[in-house]
Amino acid sequence: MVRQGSLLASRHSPLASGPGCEVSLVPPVSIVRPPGLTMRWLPARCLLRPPRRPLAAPPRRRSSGPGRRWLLTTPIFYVNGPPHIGHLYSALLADALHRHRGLLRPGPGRLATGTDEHGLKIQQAAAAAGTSPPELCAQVSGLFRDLFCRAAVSFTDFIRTTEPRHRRAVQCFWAALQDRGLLYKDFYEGWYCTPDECFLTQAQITERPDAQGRPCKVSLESGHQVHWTKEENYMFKLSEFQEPLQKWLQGNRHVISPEPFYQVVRRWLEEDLPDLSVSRERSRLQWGIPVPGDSTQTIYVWVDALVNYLTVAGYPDAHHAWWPTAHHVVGKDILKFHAIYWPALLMAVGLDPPEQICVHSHWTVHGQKMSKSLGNVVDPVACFKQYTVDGFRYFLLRQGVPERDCDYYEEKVIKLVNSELADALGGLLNRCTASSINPSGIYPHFSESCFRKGSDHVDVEPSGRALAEDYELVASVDHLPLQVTDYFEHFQIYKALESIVACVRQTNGFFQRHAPWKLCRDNPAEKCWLDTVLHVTLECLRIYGILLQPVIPATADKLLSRLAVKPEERTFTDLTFLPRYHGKPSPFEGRRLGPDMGTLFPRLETPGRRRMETKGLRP
Ligand SMILES: Nc1ncnc2c1ncn2[C@@H]1O[C@H](COP(=O)(O)OP(=O)(O)OP(=O)(O)O)[C@@H](O)[C@H]1O
Repeated sequence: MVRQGSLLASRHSPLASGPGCEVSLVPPVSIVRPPGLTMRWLPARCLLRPPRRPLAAPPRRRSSGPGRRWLLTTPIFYVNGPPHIGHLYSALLADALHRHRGLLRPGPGRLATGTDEHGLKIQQAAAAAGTSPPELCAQVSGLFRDLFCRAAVSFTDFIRTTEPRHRRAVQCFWAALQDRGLLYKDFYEGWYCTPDECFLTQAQITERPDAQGRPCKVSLESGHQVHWTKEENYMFKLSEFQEPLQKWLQGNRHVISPEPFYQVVRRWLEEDLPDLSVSRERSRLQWGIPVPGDSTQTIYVWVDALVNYLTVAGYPDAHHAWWPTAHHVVGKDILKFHAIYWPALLMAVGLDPPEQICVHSHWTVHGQKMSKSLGNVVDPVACFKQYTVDGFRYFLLRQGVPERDCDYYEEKVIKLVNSELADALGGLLNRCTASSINPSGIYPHFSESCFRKGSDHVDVEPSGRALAEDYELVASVDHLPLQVTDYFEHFQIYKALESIVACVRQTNGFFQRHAPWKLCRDNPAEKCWLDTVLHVTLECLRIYGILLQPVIPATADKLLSRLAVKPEERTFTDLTFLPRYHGKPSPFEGRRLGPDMGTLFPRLETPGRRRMETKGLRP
């Protein structure tokens, strides 16, 4: 009997660039079930079994609110090569969301990351390197961990799929699927790409000459050779979950963001949803978790990898406090795994799907996805050395737009970071705290008579010195925290940064307009206005410092310390802007500013300029 089934797609997914049109499900390939084959239901030697629940679309849950738990996750990263800036980008997005939530509400919240360590590629890479898979995994996993520590990613959990706790969770998960009758054994036949560990359809392969000039079939996407393969696998009854998945998405628009990716998944679910191959023959894949009770099969690496989120939550014993508070940050290349297979697998074992899936696009090099396999990668550690940790964090989060791919090049980093961090933000702090302009070194007083309260400048008494644009500034900064939070909640961190920068520029305009360096301190009226201009500027900077903590934690700390804002005064409950303007006392007025008068953010130099200077040439 020949059936149609689906396969877990490659790690090299068909998503090339931009959401929407280029995203497609891997079409089905044929499965041959030999006559007389009986399905074997093998007793799983596994452990705890979660309670049975009927297949149904789970209730919709709110993704935010005061005092709610969250379990933010990055993808776990495959250890077939050292990390590049694409991996760092995923981790930074999750880190910024996690930090932002921590400032917004007490939590409790967690941020989990880690490494995906099983599979044929690792088995082969270890053999080629003359080492063992465990040694190779430990080494590369360490590189990811070190990178995230260096990048100030505030992870609370780091999971490795080779850990015993994970093996137990995966085997228990498998047993739960089997108990519910959702797995069956079947024969698969198709083009198999060993390096990519997946079957490919006819449409995904092409013919190219090999090294000897003989024609051979290769994967269109990765270029790796494929072989016609027939093997017996376990299949997951994914097709039974088409309707529950559709219901889950209906009326739950924010579960996948940004919106274009939600639409992509909805379109996928309108197509045929065939069953899924979820194991590989052990004779081909030994470096993986064995199927419980069947020594001939290894659990497919993607099922193994996805269950990591449950392992972190404490599955199978103690996950109830943390599941389903999961918010997954993933690259669009693995959207299908997270938005279709993973929710279906969860529903299958009676668990709710994740609360939210935040999807981002790719960093590209000359239009091509940066990837370990292609080798066109940029080393994040070298970037930290060149642009500083905060400079590079800022660049990736400010420049990366989840809906669109972004081409990476060095000049862009230098230009953006210099203009926004060194000049606009750092320059403003420097100007308003300079001893020439604020010799006493204190947070100056605000004068209501100079800056009269009024929602409209037309109402302002002639004695006030504030201008229409100054009231616009106050309105913008007043509104900024809400705007920033809204952007974060909608996974548009780049827009949050854009609006902060717009306010920083507005503040520079305010400072420039009133030229406090021209005001005379010896004249009481002038001094009153001078102090007010400085007070307003410092208040603006205080708000920017608090809001920037999730993105540039070290620089924000430096800025807030210079403004004498204590660590316990840096949460989002401290975001009341310019309380004196609103007739309330300010805890900062009259406080001595912090002692560190150094540059907030040093200007970066272009490599060309550095080289010329080294040779004694004038740029
Ligand atoms: N170029 C990229 N831009 C943005 N994110 C990326 C990029 N490459 C990888 N990621 C992130 O890392 C996750 C895992 O990627 P993976 O380990 O497959 O990286 P890769 O370099 O594409 O590896 P390979 O070449 O082996 O497929 C992605 O889902 C995504 O979250």
